Amino acid sequence: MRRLLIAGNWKMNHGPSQSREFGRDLKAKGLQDFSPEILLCPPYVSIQALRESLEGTPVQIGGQNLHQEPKGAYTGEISGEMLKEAGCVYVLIGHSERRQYFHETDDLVHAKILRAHDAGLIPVVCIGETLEERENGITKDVITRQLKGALEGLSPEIMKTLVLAYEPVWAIGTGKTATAGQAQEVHAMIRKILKESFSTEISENTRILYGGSAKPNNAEELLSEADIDGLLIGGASLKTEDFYTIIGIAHQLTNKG
Ligand SMILES: O=C[C@H](O)COP(=O)(O)O
Repeated sequence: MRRLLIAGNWKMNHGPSQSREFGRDLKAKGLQDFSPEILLCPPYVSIQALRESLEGTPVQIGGQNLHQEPKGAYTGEISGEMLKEAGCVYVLIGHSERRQYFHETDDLVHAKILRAHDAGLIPVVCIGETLEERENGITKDVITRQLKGALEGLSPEIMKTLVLAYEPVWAIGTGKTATAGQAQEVHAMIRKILKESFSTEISENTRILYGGSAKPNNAEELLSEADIDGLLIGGASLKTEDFYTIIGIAHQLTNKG
């Protein structure tokens, strides 16, 4: 049974005071009885404020990135161990903005997954094609390459906890959501690749989130698809009301698998 995961990626938004305010507002709405797993990934400097303001709630905190080494002379970088110590449970890896602006490759994504695991964090590995790639009909090739590059050789132990997020680059922050059907098609393809590369068990148990202009008005349709096990939400996770509404929708739909 795959438990739905509703995750917010705040990207470079919400400093400590705004994060604290968000946390207080969300806590005040009451989250205890919700069935989906809830995750928020704030900027590093806001982790503590958000974590403290959500104390006593089931909301988990994640990092947006980590360095592939455990420590050392890497100015401006953050290690998995530091995220863990700060209270993070998850970490995003290979988000398309990291791939696009910071030239992260599939090999680097693979190294970061290993590092996250060693640091005791659960990786949320992001993959997805660009508009050009989709229009050229190579979505399947791109997804296959990204999956193999990131996951090949990973132990079943890592694969058992790892989460995938399919985020078509053309749908991120553009207001253009992939239709539920388009998303489902790629999610089913990812599950097939997991089965061929690992096992039926891993394919059936791995959670695959959808990300890209997910909002309160399309969450139900997306989450109703058989292979969509949650959402990785950017813009709509910045507003307490929108994020809370989406968690409520996921709660109504419960688990998959
Ligand atoms: O990580 C989140 C995604 O990039 C989606 O962002 P968005 O919901 O603003 O399109």
